[in-house]
Amino acid sequence: MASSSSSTKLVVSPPFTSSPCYKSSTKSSSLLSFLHHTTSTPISLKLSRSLSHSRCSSFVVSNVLKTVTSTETSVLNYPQDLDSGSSNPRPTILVSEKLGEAGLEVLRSFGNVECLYDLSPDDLCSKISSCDALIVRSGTKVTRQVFEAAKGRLKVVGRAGVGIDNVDLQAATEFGCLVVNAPTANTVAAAEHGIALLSAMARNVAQADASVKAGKWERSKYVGVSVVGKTLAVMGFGKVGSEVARRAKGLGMHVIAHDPYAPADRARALGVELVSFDQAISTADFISLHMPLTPTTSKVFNDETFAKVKKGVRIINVARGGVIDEDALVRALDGGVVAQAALDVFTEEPPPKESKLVQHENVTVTPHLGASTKEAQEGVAIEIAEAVVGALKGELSATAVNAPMVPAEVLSELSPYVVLAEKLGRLAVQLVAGGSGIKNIRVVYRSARDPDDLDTRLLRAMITKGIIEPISSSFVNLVNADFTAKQKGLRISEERIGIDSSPEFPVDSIQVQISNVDSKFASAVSDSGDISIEGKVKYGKPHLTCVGSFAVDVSLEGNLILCRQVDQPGMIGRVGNILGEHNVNVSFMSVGRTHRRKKAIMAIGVDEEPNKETLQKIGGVPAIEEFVFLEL
Ligand SMILES: NC(=O)C1=CN([C@@H]2O[C@H](COP(=O)(O)OP(=O)(O)OC[C@H]3O[C@@H](n4cnc5c(N)ncnc54)[C@H](O)[C@@H]3O)[C@@H](O)[C@H]2O)C=CC1
Ligand SMILES: O=C(O)C(=O)COP(=O)(O)O
Repeated sequence: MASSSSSTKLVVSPPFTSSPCYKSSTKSSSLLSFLHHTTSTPISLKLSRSLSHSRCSSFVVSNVLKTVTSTETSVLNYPQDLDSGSSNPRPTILVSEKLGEAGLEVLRSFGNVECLYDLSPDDLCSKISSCDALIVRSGTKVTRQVFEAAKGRLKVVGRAGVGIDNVDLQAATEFGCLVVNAPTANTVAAAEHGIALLSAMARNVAQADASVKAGKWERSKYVGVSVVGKTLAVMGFGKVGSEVARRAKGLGMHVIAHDPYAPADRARALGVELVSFDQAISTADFISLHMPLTPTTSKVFNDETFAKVKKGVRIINVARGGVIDEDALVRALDGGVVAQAALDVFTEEPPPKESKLVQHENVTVTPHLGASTKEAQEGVAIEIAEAVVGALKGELSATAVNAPMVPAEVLSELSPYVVLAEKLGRLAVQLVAGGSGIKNIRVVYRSARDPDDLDTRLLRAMITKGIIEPISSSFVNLVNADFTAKQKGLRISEERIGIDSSPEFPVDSIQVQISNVDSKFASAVSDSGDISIEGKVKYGKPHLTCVGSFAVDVSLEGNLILCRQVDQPGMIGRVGNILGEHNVNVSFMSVGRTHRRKKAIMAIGVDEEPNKETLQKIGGVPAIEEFVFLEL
């Protein structure tokens, strides 16, 4: 073993994922099917740049392709999988809100598309169990009930737009359902609408229009305010916010922004100063809202905040109605604290007819039109259709919302280790003797890479999958691995041991240890008292390299027999003969021992599953002290 130079505890990262997989009728599938089926390599990958800087400007995995060379063990089984009955099934895609024709064409070329607009929540729940994908805009609430009603069939929810506050992401993750959105195609439309509302509000365009149409000519009533030289506070300096800022600069406004997560250099590049929340709201003449609706931003504009704004401020909201306490806004408008508001979005959509806010004379409203330009809708439709089709094929989308942001190049080199990780998980759990619950799992990665250069989330998920699936009915994929582990009370801690060797390969070895359990193969228990197995990737293939304290080297293909015996001549021949007599083909064999003529371990890879009689005969060999048969 290489010498160890440092040890770093890895911080357990947030949940991550893969999309569920649409099983294609060909043997070409994706990483995700690869993750759902125990298969062998090779895998090829292509990259896609994440378009959303709010997703850390990271490269994310897209179009992860693979050639399945064997599908020995199918470990993915959605309760109602697509290919039941048909040799060439087409997935059913439900579109519950108006989607551009170009996007529908993309969907129709791949699946059966049903456009059912204005479904009631009950109707959606009834319909969803026959659908593999659902495409929504902001008008459909994809609640926990919808995921429950889907009975495991729903594999992907596509949000044809940005805001995913209408999708219960936690429930989606728990049910292993991928959520994708279309984060970029409507950015300009939303920014343009924000600027349109700002200008219209400042010059009373809507009110004056209504007045003229009512036969009046009230020139002095509708004197507006100029925007040039005024301070605009952009709250949320993301895609839309920065486009609004850019346009406002063009109008001669002084632009400041508040965004706790936005990089200062991006703001600086646009000539925008990032300031604190209080500084933004207390100095601005105009406040434009562009943050997502989250528990933190919910009603962030309330009585308390309105008490801090500059008197006579004007507010534009093209983000989400829920970021404003609407009753507080009415009070602020009535009190003259807020001079005017221009709102495209509301807490409840459509808002109640008698809404004081909507009816307020100083309020300009539009019915959630931010994304509604021909160009944006066409773009969004194509963006979401491609993402959903990709997800149904099993690809990880560049716009996955509850998927891992594992850089594609990282994934590419990790792929053989991903196979190894799942196999080690499967092996380790099969070594546990019944009776004691599994609680603590420790994963040790030996690597020459810098800690920052080793993303282990994918490996952790696959170990989790390998551990959980053989012992439960849970279906584990990359979307729900961390959640499922937590739910089952598994504590998975990770440790990285730095080694002095070439950092060419991401990982030298992966060790899986299960603590405080008895083993059905005592030799798998290391000196520390944990079940411990270690594996490496050799020539692109997963190998088992250590069992307990015994070094072995066996390719992890087919199944495995582990025997502990007294180290003496003739053992390999004897066991090999028994297997041969029963037509069990040995693919690999390796012997590891602690000391000469003392105890040794034989690790035997077998293509077929030996029957009871064969195993009994092996157990009957006098020098064999214990043995176990493990399914990979
Ligand atoms: N009215 C409409 O039709 C449309 C509305 N939208 C909405 O506009 C909003 C922004 O969309 P994008 O710019 O595409 O999203 P984005 O994700 O690119 O930007 C959101 C920004 O808000 C920031 N943020 C998060 N929490 C914050 C907080 N507490 N205070 C200040 N900033 C915070 C984030 O760091 C991020 O930079 C979303 O709510 C989206 O749903 C987007 C498109 C159309
Ligand atoms: O993309 C967003 O966040 C939007 O608010 C657009 O919503 P819509 O697709 O027009 O219902």
